[in-house]
Amino acid sequence: MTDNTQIAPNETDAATERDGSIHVESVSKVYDPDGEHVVAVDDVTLHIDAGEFVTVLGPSGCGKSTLLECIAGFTDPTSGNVYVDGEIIDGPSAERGVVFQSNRLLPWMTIEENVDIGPKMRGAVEDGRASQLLERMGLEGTENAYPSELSGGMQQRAEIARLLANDPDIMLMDEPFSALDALTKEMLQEMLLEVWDDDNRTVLFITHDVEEALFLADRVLVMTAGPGRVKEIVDVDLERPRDLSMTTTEEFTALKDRVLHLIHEEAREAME
Ligand SMILES: Nc1ncnc2c1ncn2[C@@H]1O[C@H](COP(=O)(O)OP(=O)(O)OP(=O)(O)O)[C@@H](O)[C@H]1O
Repeated sequence: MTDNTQIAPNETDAATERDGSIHVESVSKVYDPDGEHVVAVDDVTLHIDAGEFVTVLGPSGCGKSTLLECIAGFTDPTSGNVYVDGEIIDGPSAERGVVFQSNRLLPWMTIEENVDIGPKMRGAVEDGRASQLLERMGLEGTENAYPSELSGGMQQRAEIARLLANDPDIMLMDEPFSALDALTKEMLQEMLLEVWDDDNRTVLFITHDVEEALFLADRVLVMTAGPGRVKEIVDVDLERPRDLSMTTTEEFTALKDRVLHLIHEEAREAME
């Protein structure tokens, strides 16, 4: 276990040198619906190096999505700041792509048109680029389909292709695979790791699934039950590249036991 100090970024194929470091400095977020004063995130400080893959686990309602929204720039922290590559953020940006549990594909557009939305807004559509990205996500031939004609897993892959079309340095993923069946989820986890391995983007990935958190991450941030604070940050020193067979190894099982212990401890404390 470590505290929240930084560690070296992944040392996989560094063909593409990218920016994308995230620094969360003493961020708190208080919601005040009808004077209720809900502290969603409480004084979180966290540094993520460019190219690092960090997953976030914690009890329901502990502020994981709120933390991600602060980093995405969708909401302002009540206090504290989020820095990307040393600059305070002041709103959303194409450099920070976001994927949610339910995709935001526009149902009246074809898959290709959906993937091209970002480039089109920037006036930078490249012929064939959407097809390339779709092929990369195993979706060749779906260009002219509409989102409703694709399965849930295919829609999430198209959503990731759409995000990649903006070439963001940072991918913020809020339970992107949690609505999918187990096999589809595993396939997407491996696909995401391949994309990450190739591109060196920074990933912050929220999940409720301990195995998913460990399989993907360089580090796992475990949050406390609300108000959300950093409970512990667990280093995942497992070899890369990874495939799902490693989830049965002793090393993986030991890490899983440690993280489950932290989560159960938190759940018990929250109930007392
Ligand atoms: N826009 C909002 N207005 C008021 N309260 C909010 C708002 N968004 C979140 N909250 C509250 O803040 C707390 C943290 O919510 P958040 O969605 O960030 O948690 P979470 O850990 O992502 O939950 P889950 O795992 O269930 O998705 C909860 O008490 C929630 O009700």
